[in-house]
Amino acid sequence: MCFACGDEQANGLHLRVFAAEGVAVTAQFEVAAAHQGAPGLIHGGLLTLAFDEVMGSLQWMMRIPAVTGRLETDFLRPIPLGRTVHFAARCRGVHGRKLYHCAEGRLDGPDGEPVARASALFVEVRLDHFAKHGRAEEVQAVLDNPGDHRTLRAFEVNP
Ligand SMILES: CCCCCCCCCC(=O)SCCNC(=O)CCNC(=O)[C@H](O)C(C)(C)COP(=O)(O)OP(=O)(O)OC[C@H]1O[C@@H](n2cnc3c(N)ncnc32)[C@H](O)[C@@H]1OP(=O)(O)O
Repeated sequence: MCFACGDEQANGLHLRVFAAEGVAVTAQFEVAAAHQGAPGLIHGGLLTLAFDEVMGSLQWMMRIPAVTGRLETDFLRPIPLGRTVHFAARCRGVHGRKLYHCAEGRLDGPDGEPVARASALFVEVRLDHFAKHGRAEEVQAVLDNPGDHRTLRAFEVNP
């Protein structure tokens, strides 16, 4: 039921994230009418959400459970509805429990015009962070069907 990647969310971003070379991922999403902020343009908060999800996906590759501590977005160009944003994110470094990530978004293709950049600090947590702070029924649903988590499946790659 994740708003950024869940299929069940009618107006969600439906982000698909793929492993890239190194500790890096790529992703894309089509900006729908439901994602509007200013007339005809993406809502900036939803773009930040997309960055949060894409950079957060790196933790699955690193096998380190972590949550967003800080996230900064640079909005470089307006992004019209109906266009596709292509993301690339990578881990810049790890220091203790702190994971430093960066990402960029480009319009309509991986080599398209750069439209946004972001950097984030994720902080490693114990798995009981989610059980302790999350609502019991959603936590139980994940425990009952761990394979349903899309991001976990996204990194099943063939050598
Ligand atoms: C199993 C399924 C998993 C699915 C995960 C999907 C994740 C998707 C991404 C998200 O959106 S997560 C949701 C949004 N984030 C949160 O809800 C996090 C809420 N904040 C917290 O829970 C705590 O503040 C946090 C765990 C981030 C830190 O609290 P702690 O008490 O564990 O750690 P502490 O405060 O001691 O900080 C550890 C280090 O990080 C640093 N730090 C923490 N927050 C910071 C911050 N905001 N800015 C800069 N540094 C920060 C802190 O200074 C320190 O540095 P040092 O090790 O050098 O001393």
